[in-house]
Amino acid sequence: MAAEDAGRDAATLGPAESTEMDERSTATVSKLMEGNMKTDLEASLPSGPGDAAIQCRDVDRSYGKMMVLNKLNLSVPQGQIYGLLGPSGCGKTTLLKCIVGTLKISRGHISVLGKPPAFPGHHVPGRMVGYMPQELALYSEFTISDTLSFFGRIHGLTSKETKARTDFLIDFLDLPQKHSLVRNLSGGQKRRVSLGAALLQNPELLILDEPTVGVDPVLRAKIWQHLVEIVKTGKVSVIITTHYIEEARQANVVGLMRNGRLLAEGTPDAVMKMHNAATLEHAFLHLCETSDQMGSKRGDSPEGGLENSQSFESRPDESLPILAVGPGTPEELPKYSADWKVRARHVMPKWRNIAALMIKTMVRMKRMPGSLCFQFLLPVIQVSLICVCIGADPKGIQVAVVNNETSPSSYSQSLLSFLDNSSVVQVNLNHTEAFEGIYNGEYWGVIGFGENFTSYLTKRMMSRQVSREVLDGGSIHVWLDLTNQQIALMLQKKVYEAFQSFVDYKLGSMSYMVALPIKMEEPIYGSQHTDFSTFVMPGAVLSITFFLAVGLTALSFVIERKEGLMDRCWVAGVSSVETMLAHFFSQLFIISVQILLLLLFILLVFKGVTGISFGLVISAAIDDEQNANQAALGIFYPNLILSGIIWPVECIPMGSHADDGVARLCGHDGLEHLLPHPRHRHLKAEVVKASSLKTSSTEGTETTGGAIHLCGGEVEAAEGTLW
Ligand SMILES: Nc1ncnc2c1ncn2[C@@H]1O[C@H](COP(=O)(O)OP(=O)(O)OP(=O)(O)O)[C@@H](O)[C@H]1O
Repeated sequence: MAAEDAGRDAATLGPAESTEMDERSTATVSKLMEGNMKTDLEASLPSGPGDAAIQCRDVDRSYGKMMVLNKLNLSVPQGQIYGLLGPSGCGKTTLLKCIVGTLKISRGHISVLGKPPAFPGHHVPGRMVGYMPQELALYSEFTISDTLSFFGRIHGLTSKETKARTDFLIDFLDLPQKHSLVRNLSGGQKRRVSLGAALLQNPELLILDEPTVGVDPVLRAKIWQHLVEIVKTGKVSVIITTHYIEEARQANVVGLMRNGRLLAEGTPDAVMKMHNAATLEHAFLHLCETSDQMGSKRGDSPEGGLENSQSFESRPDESLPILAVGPGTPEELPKYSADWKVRARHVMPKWRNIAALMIKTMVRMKRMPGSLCFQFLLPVIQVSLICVCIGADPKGIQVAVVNNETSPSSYSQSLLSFLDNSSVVQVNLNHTEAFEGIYNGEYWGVIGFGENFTSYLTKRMMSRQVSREVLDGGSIHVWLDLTNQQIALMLQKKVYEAFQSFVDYKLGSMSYMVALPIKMEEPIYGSQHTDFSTFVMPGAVLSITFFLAVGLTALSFVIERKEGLMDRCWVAGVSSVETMLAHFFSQLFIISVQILLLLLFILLVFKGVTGISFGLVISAAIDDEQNANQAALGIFYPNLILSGIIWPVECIPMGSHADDGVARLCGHDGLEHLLPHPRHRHLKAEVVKASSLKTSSTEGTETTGGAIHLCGGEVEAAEGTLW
């Protein structure tokens, strides 16, 4: 196997190395060496690294523990076509990705057009390289002309240049009308568009990963003819992979790869001649057999896959190509350097690329009306659903009424008439039926009045001291089904409101005698009857826009990555920062329209709005597709909970003390239980003196001072009595 190394090295290395290699090769597979081979190869291959468009030296690349490229040496001569051949899975695509700089090598050295890929200031990736990946890597919503314009913008071509190239490529590649949508093209036509995108800017290096798959023989021949023509100038080099081994005879050099290593490299004729084969395919088979025999002699399994090729690692001499122009010695590696200005320019995002990516997003959106509706109308639909379905008072709640008073002028009848009939449906029943009904789930509550309710209540109101029987008989008894808290709370509220209206009606200015000493004043913000939808709306707007942004970002990245589009853009010179920025700006635009529509809709249709989302920036910042997906799932509940939709954020424990802006009670006369929880942020008052409250209900003169006035968000004491 290493015999040809000797030949190769003799041409490129110094005398000392050459002798060493000769000894190594003779010891291993001298029978592979044909006497005149060396001369043939030397004649057709470049003489040193300076002439090579691509130089790979001892390149290793692994995916996890699996070594895909193993001490690979390869040299693509300047101005020639290099056919990279090998069975499926041998690592060709991986090698090409390393060459264009989208994959990093684990070890070794690669030089492309004079510098390592992605070296600051180097246009690989960039306009010097045209890359056609194995996947189609085309935006299916684009037309042919959109596709070429997009890559033209990235490569900095003027629209005139792009148009001229588009016309040429459409004609040359026998493509349909330039306004045809990519998604409507046949498989072969799509591949040709993909090839056109790689040829667009007349790159100095063309990297084509199986460009002829699915292309008919006539066009295949035409493509090869074109490649042969463009390399004639000596300025363009091509590396091409193909499964049609025979078509690679048109290449100037072929490299035969197996198990992550190059088995041979040379002109097609030389390779065939060396193996006494009539075709390249036979030569390749022969080479594989020879390599397997050598492997089995060493005890390696030939079909052992890439993992087994690692066993060759301990024999560096045997991992070198059988035939080839070899790399120079490590000392010959040029030193690359770039000053800080070049480095800074290299990392700075280019507006040209960002604009190209943003135009791409807009064109795609325009071409996908379904997705456009999804993006802009879905938030409106979701918010409408929340407005319609969440927060309204329940209607038609069946409540059993057990009224043991029969007189129509009784207080109980009067009180029941104040009960809100739109929410509460009263069903008059006897005691047994009512309790059977509530146990069977037919009623949400039972309201009961004793037969002496009217007289006992009057007594209660008039006397200073009453018996327990009077107290009990003069009370409204309510049994609730508390399995649904919202309904139970609503029922409690309705009964209290009915009682308040009843005493106001019956007692007028004397109603203070039986009313609770708490007066709900006109709220500072909102209204007395603010519904839950108003409260939930800001949180809903926030979470809906947030989730859509996260979801769409994740989706677009996943799709672009899966279809190879992201790789293609990177090879064209787009950086990840530019991709993120373009996405950020596009999403910002989309979110702005979404919010505008949401606000207009809420204002015009539901007439209520309060806050706007903070989370938009965060959603745009999560840009890695996997993280975005996980974040979309992981953030869902925390966001729902933290947005306060389910329960007020004020209930979240903040720390040991509810200090700023929180009511502190001084604890006089057992008042604490009357006031809301001290953590309630809206309560800003300090009750410092409250003793007069005790006498307020019995001495009418202190009525106002004896009530705690709650104004929506603040506790205040009226007329100085409490202060
Ligand atoms: N992202 C990845 N993660 C893990 N393994 C990978 C990844 N990409 C490729 N591989 C593995 O690396 C090996 C080489 O893959 P590669 O795509 O380079 O082969 P190939 O020679 O181009 O094959 P084909 O001709 O079928 O395209 C394969 O075994 C493949 O499963």
